Parts: sequence; structure tokens; C-alpha cells
Amino acid sequence: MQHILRCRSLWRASTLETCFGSRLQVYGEPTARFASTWAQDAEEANRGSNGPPLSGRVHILGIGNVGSFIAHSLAARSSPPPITLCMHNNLLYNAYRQRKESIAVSIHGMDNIQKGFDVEVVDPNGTWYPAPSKHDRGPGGTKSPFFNPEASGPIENLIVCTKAHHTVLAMEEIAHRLTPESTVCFIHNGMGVIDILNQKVFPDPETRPNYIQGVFSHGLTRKEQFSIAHMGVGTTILSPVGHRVAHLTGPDAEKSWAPTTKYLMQLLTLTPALVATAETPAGLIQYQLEKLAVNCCINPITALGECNNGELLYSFSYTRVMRLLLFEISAVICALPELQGVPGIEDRFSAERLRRYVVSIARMTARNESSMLQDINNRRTTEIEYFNGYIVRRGEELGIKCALNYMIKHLITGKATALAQRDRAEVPFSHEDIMFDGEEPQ
Ligand SMILES: CC(C)(CO)C(=O)C(=O)O
Repeated sequence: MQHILRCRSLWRASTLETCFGSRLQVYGEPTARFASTWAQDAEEANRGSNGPPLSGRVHILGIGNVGSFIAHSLAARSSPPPITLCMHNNLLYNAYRQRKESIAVSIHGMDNIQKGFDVEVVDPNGTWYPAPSKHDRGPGGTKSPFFNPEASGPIENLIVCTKAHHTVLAMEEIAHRLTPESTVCFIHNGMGVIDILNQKVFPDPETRPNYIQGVFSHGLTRKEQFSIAHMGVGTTILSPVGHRVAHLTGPDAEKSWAPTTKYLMQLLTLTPALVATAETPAGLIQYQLEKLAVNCCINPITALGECNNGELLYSFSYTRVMRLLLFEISAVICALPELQGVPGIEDRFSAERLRRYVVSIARMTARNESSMLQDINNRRTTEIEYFNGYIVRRGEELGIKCALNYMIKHLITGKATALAQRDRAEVPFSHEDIMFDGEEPQ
């Protein structure tokens, strides 16, 4: 019998299966889609539209751990699309040049290096310029991309991996290059960013780009700038979201997507290293809320207690605090208007089920320092406004008082402020921190 691989639609019964497991089936002939290149995918996504052909280029903004991993994963495909890394200053670009214009991901201690990315850098006036490649610069060539006379043009596909609190600022710098035909895929922890973005950057629904939102759960740690270690295989759950997306499932939903959205969904779900799957908007929000509950408990308690994730499980006091926070979180989630009518919500988001979920994640990541503990220790802004702050805001809308989440939010902001004040009195400002973290100290 001849065994040939054939693909299914982007939609899957369960996002817990892995990308390969679900997508490859032993059937008949290989379909064009599975065997296709990015260029064929771009052509297929554009079929039937009156617009110009798609270039298939993917821009990535926010080249931290997640952004580097996504850029690396796309470049490692058998058919890598053209990729542009968008850098927010010259220091970051120089750091990239020092890394020989490559991104390294280490898996089980073995570095896999990917090259061939294009780069654009924004100047202090907000104009983006393509950085000259190694070949264009020549020996001893110019160090600054700003010498390039040609400003960069419109963007078709943008993946934004900045942290929640940087996203609006970062988008303000690039919004003029996005059109209603563009698609922006947001991947960050926390919730509520798109609402703020719509208020501040894209108030007019007609001119706003299309959005995809992702929930990312791969375990990554940073070795150096543009060099990360992949510690645990997770998933990337994706769904087009926003006012243009029909709340349907299956091929009917795909028909309502813009060509760039179809292309980006196709490209990401067919990038093996991402283990990416397509969900409905209602499905995605449930994954986001589960992750939010984890982040509302593990992140602030470990940041206040200065302990790793596993240590939370061996303290009666910390587990009490977690339980009490989860009562409020569960009450808010179960009352959210966007979830009303979705079957099983009260069971999935009961305080007890969320507690078991949080405990399982704390156990799986026992030796990790949470991202909030790292942010606090490195004097970076925390994501608290988009974790417990989001619960408090949604609770206020629904008439549910979340006093404990409010208190936790202020304990974190208070701690960050006190540490910043202490540092200002004691430690001189260092330019190296900006260069290597890509983030300004608070
Ligand atoms: C799940 C958790 C808490 C793992 O450390 C995380 O996502 C984070 O640190 O932000």
C-alpha cells in the first residue's frame, strides 16, 4: 500500500494534539497545500481577491525571546518566506551585527543558527529605513542604517511580540505602514491590549488592519541577545479576531478572512517548530483566560516572595493567597459577556479547576523564575496592568469587586517604584542594560 501524506484544513478537533500529529494523515495523494512553498501559499490566499499579488513578506516587531523564536522557526522552514526584523534603535541593530546577523536557538544544548533576515530600523523621527546588508556595506562600510535614503513602505504581515505594556507604543511607531489589507498577529502575555490599541492607535474600524491573536506556551530562556534556549515544547494557538472576523468555524470562517490573514494563518500553522494550531475566536479567548489565571497567581506572588515557581507549592500561606485570588478571577471570568452561552464555562473556569491548572503549571515550571520576578529584578516594567489589572477592570464593569487582585496589583507597582527609587539613589545608569536587554530600566 502506498502511504502518502495529506493535509487537513487549518481547523482541528483538539489543540492538544501536536501540529504534525493532526495535520499529516495517511491518505491518498499529497495535496498542493501541504507540499506548497510560501509563494504558492501567498498566491492561493490571494485567489479571488481583486488586490495586487502578495509579496508574502513577514515583518517581526519585538525581537526578544518569543520574536527571535518565531523568526528562527520561519527561517528554518523548508520554504522560508522573506522575513524582516524591525528594530527599535541602532543599539539593537549593532548588537545584531555583533551576533553576525543571525539568530540562534539551542535545543538540548545544540545551537541551530539561522541567517538571511532583512532588517529595518526606526530613526528618532519615526521613519523606518532598511538596514544595508553585509554585502551592501562592504569592508568598513557605514554602521548606521539611517544613511539609507529610501524609507520603507507598507507592511502586509506583521507579527508583534513586544510585551503587553510596550505594544501600544511600538504600534504607534509602525501604524502608518499598516493598511486595512494588512494583518497584525499579536503574541504576548496578558489581556486587554487590543482594546487600548483600538482606542489610541486605530480608532476607525474601517482603516484598522486585520488582527490575529496568539497564545504561546513554549518554554524559552535567553542566553544572550538573539540567542535563546528552547526548554520545553509548547503550542501556539492562533485565531483571527476583531470586527471583520465572522464568528463561524471551519471553511466558512476562513472565507471571511482577508488574503493576508489567510496567508499568515497558513504560514504559521505550517511552520513545524511553532506547533501552531487555528482556533475560533471563542476558543482562543478561553485559552487566553486560562493563561491569564496562571499569570495572575504565579507571577505576582513569586515576584513579591522572590521565589521560583515551584516554591509556591510548598507554602501554606502562598497557596491560600492563590486560592483567594482565584475566587475573584473565577467570578469575573464566568460573568464575562463574551463567554455567555458558551457551554461548560462554569466548570472550565471554576475556582477549583483553575487552582488545579495553576498548580500543574507551577509544578511543570518549578525551577523557573517567573517573567515578573525577572522583570522586577531587572528593573523593567511589569505586565501587572494586563494581568491582575485586567481582572480588576473587567470586575468593575461587571460590578464585581476584586479587592485582592487590586491589592496585589498595588503591591507589585509599589515594589517596582521602591526599587527604582532605591536604585536612583545608589546606582549609576548603565547604557549596557539598554543595549543587551533591549528595554529601558524603569
Ligand atoms: C507560566 C509562567 C508563570 C511560567 O513561569 C509564565 O508564563 C511566566 O513566567 O510569565
